[in-house]
Amino acid sequence: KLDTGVGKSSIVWRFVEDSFDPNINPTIGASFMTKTVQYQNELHKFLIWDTAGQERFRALAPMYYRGSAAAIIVYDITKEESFQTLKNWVKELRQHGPPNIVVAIAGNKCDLSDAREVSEKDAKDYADSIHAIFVETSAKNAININEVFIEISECVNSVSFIRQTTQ
Ligand SMILES: Nc1nc2c(ncn2[C@@H]2O[C@H](COP(=O)(O)OP(=O)(O)OP(=O)(O)O)[C@@H](O)[C@H]2O)c(=O)[nH]1
Repeated sequence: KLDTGVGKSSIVWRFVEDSFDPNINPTIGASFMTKTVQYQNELHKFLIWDTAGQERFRALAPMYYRGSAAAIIVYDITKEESFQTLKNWVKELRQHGPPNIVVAIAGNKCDLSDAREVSEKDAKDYADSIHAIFVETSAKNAININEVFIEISECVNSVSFIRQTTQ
């Protein structure tokens, strides 16, 4: 149950609907949403699986990340243990995920910095060490939510570009 409640659904909800529900329910299984954004004269279409954090759904995760171009792994900056859980997800993705999957790490709930347990520098250093995108986000206050998706789409496009040119 360690990574439940870190704010995965809230991040997706903020991105797709630009709203925030403080009483949002835990995700059961997974939910699917899409969003198209215009960015520098290009349309970027995101097909998003929001997976459940509760341990009882853990075995389902591979179904969702297997065919994915990118994964956002979310922890809660006010819960050190959620950062440890994140490291396990990184290992799992490296072992069982698609080889070129773009990984982004989001330290969510940065509006609660008074209760911070994970330093931004430690998290950034870790993200750099695994070549992941890193941002601190707040789904509540709409901080860095669009930015993380845009950064991902830039990386995914450059990965597919490299793939095409090396084939
Ligand atoms: N203060 C604050 N609370 C947040 C933020 N994002 C989410 N929350 C709250 O944290 C709780 C859990 O949010 P969810 O979006 O359901 O988290 P989740 O990771 O999808 O949870 P599971 O579906 O159980 O894995 C809710 O009460 C949210 O309102 C944020 O940026 N700031």
